Amino acid sequence: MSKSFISYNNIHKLCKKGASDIKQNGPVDLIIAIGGGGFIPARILRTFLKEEGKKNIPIQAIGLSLYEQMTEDEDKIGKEVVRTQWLDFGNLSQHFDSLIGKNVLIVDEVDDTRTTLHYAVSELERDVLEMQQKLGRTDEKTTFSVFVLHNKDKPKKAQLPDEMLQNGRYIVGETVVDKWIIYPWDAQEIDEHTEKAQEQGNI
Ligand SMILES: O=P(O)(O)OC[C@H]1O[C@H](OP(=O)(O)OP(=O)(O)O)[C@H](O)[C@@H]1O
Repeated sequence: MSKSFISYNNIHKLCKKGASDIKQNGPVDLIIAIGGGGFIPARILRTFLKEEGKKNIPIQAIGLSLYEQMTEDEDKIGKEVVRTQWLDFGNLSQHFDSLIGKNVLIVDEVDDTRTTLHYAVSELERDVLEMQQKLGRTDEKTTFSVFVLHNKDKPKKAQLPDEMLQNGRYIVGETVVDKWIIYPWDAQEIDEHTEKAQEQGNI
């Protein structure tokens, strides 16, 4: 599979473009970065989403990793999402006792088979519902949006809620063909990497 090299500049610009779309849905209360690939885009996005005179938007991290797993059909290898880290409101508890009633933005670098995003959204929605029922706050609306730098144009193995897709709450920096994307944080030689990205017009 051919490789597509992405530069830090390219990522910064995709975040800037994404942020203007994200803002159409109102102010974001909390960013949830899916690690590791979502960390750097989440931090850049925060720069563009910050509202004047307001505090920085908090970023929480969740750790999700895809592991290969044999399925019942032994010829096929499925992928299982493993949760390595989850939300911790800790010192934020004064403002964030939970996600209830918040406008939450989930960030990852790439939507490949959509397995990871599906897992993140459905688990977070389940957490919120459980908490709402526990606290008797079922009348408050929590909104989840998703931002990815790249969406690979390919058949997906899992879905996102229709409501999210139809209401402009799935936001993509760029939709790309199904190529192997090489992000700059994986580069051993960043100058060479950036040159290759420039040659491909990914600047
Ligand atoms: O759409 P999907 O098929 O689910 O693939 C996308 C996910 O795969 C990568 O994660 P990975 O588990 O490789 O970990 P990393 O983010 O730590 O590199 C990437 O960061 C996304 O989270």
